[in-house]
Amino acid sequence: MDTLQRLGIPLPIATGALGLVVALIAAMGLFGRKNHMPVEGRTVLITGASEGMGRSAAIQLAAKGAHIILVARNVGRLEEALADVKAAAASPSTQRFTYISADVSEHEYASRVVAEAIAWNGGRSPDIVWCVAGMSTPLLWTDDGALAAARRNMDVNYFGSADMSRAILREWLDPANSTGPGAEPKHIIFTASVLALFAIVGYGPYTPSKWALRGLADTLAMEVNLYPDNPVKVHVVYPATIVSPGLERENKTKPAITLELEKDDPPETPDTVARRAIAGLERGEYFVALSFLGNLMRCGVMGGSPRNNWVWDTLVGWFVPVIYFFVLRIMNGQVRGWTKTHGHPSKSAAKATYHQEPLRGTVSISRPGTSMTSSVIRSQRGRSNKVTKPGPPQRGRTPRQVAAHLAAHDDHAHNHGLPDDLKADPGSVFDDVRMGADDYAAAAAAAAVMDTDLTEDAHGEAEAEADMDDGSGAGAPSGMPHVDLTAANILANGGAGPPATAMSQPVQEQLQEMQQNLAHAHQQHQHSHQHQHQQQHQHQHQHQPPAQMGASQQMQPGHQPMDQPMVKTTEELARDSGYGELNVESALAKRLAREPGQRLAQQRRPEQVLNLARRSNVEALFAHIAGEPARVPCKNCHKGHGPWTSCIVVDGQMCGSCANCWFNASGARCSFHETRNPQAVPQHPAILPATTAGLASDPTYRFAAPTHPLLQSHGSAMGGVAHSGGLLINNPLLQQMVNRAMVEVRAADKATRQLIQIEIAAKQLALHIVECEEMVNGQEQAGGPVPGQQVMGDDSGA
Ligand SMILES: NC(=O)C1=CN([C@@H]2O[C@H](COP(=O)(O)OP(=O)(O)OC[C@H]3O[C@@H](n4cnc5c(N)ncnc54)[C@H](OP(=O)(O)O)[C@@H]3O)[C@@H](O)[C@H]2O)C=CC1
Ligand SMILES: CCCCCCCCCCCCCCCC(=O)[C@@H](N)CO
Repeated sequence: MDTLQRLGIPLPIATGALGLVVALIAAMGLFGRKNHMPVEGRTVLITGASEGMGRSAAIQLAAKGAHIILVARNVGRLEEALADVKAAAASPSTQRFTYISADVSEHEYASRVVAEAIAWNGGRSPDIVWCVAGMSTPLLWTDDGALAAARRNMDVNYFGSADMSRAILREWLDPANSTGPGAEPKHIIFTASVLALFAIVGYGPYTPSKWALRGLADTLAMEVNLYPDNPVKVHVVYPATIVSPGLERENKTKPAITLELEKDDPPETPDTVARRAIAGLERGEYFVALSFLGNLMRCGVMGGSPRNNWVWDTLVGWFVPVIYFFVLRIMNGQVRGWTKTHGHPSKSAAKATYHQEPLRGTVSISRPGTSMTSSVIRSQRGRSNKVTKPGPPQRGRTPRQVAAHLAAHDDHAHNHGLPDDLKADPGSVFDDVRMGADDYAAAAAAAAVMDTDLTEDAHGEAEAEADMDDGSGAGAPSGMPHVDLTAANILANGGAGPPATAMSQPVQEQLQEMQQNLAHAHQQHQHSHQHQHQQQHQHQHQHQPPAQMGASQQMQPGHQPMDQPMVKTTEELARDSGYGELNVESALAKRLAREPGQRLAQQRRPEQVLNLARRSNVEALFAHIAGEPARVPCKNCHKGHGPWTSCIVVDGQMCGSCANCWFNASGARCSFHETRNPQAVPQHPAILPATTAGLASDPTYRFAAPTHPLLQSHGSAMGGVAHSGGLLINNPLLQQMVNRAMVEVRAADKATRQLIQIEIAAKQLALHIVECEEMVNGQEQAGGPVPGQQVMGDDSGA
């Protein structure tokens, strides 16, 4: 009192101020923490519960004592998730769990699902329904396919949840199911995204579907007040970036600028996101944001929506525009800057990517790594970053070519689980993007059969039946042997070939054995090859994937690289690698195109058609051909991800990522970002082409590199011992590669399509080695320069 009087503050004002503070604290929920969503003994139905956040939520709610009904399409993954959920149960003897397979994008799927859930639950409807199932197809709005993608996103994200909410509300709000106003309320929970609070470029097809959920939720939050005897609470959860299988999928179509803008948004694991969401629901929040930033965004858009806390949300809401003033300036600056440095955004890149989405779901999938319990790990294991897809009709292989290829490999369809309905009617897979053309559908279906990436990614926009009962058996990509042809690459254009006499004994033996194996394999598959050759002759002038190159072109005399002029630019080598008709648009691509190429691009899955309509993918291809092998492969390459067989970097380019990770994903997930140190392999000068071994760090030299490495004579860096023998084959890296190839060739199942891949790839390796040997021998006899050795001193790089 004394103090107040001395300060001259009248008592009523002081009391008022104190009251306000108490009210504020109370309003902030610091007193009396009640659990507004108890789940113990209650039944929770979760859509999208087999993976990502939905799965984590199911596990956590099971641990809190809930009975759980999981909903998703793929039965195999539902069963895995169910096992994980069961394992997490607080009281395994009393809690019950089940799953229902359903596609939430199917018209009025929800009434069936709710009916099945009620039947399973002894005639009682679930008490809590959480709509998590969702997808995202980020594209620029003017990209091809963006509108179809938008419809698909709307069907899954909005209508999938809208339908479910309606089906369950018709149960809950039925007068026959009145519980009285005092009863524990039911909960309908929608899952939106922070993008429904703050939109950024590149999510045009997705963001509106999540904003739509807000509109519906606001409507329902008012509408449920019509039914006081049937208390229902509505909620919307707003996650930011979740490191989930879904994120990995969406990153395949994500524009580079989008990746750039969201890279500072800290990604969270599905477990963390689910935990925070559940905590918010237990606090009784209507809009549940999961982070500080998310809460700022939430408070920035409240409009006429119910507040979690009127005082707090309003105060924060006043402040948020100040942040946005700066955030928008910065972001728009970034966007403008992007075009300045990268040029006009490619408009065509997306077409291929989106139209393939529904297709992916129609091939059976296999899931390696099923023992992993973390969905994050699972996603990394089970779904690669590989971004190879059947091309659109106009680019790469035409539909007819692919269909022809399928005909040539008819047996593969049987071996690789193309669903019967798809075999019978391939066109059906395109129903939901309204792709009429039979040949394209058939072709794309054919490509899907050949494409193990698609197989493993099949989960995408699936027709549930197609995915079902697939287990995790045949075609498991991580188990699929493939020969790393890095050595062949190097030998093809950048290194020296050893005479057989100089080979170390084990390698020699291995090579012999390999040749025998290959000869054997070749006999076995001669028939199909002949067939294939016929097909290919018809399309020889078109873009061919490298596999066919290996099988046909390279085996024809006169087409061998060695017969061609020795100095090849990156662009020429790209063509030699089987990539025709490239749009060289970006500055980086233009520059790399002119540089001397160092290797052929060898695809891990030779039959796949890469989307080279996307400009950054052309950059990746060129970088792969022109760059240097990383000292240690990035994690993705190490795991066998990415389109090409080796981890290649170009100093100071592609934001430090490797070429594989730059492809389609613009390097977002390249582990080189962790080390910021994607170094090439100067410790292996023998296998590095002369032009780059010494001068990699000096771009001017690289541009000026005068001759093909194979033609250059040896330099001081080789210590003058530039003897052809042992130069390469004693190199441990090369030995390791050959060893690995041998192991993989041995392990291959000869009856499968995978053998053909291996056969082709390994033959290329053998071809390159033999060709280099022959050339080295020939040149030595003629007193010519020895390949793989350097003209210029290379003190600078090694
Ligand atoms: N990942 C992210 O960065 C963000 C995601 N979100 C949203 O959060 C939610 C969860 O995302 P995330 O953890 O990434 O999930 P995932 O994409 O990893 O998993 C999606 C789940 O939904 C199921 N699903 C997908 N499509 C359908 C369909 N048509 N019918 C039935 N089930 C389907 C999937 O199973 P199956 O394929 O077998 O059907 C799977 O169980 C989604 O709504 C997403 O939009 C929000 C913000 C960020
Ligand atoms: C006051 C506000 C400050 C604003 C800062 C903005 C920072 C940008 C965050 C962008 C995050 C994008 C997450 C996308 C999540 C998602 O839904 C997709 N992955 C689709 O699945």
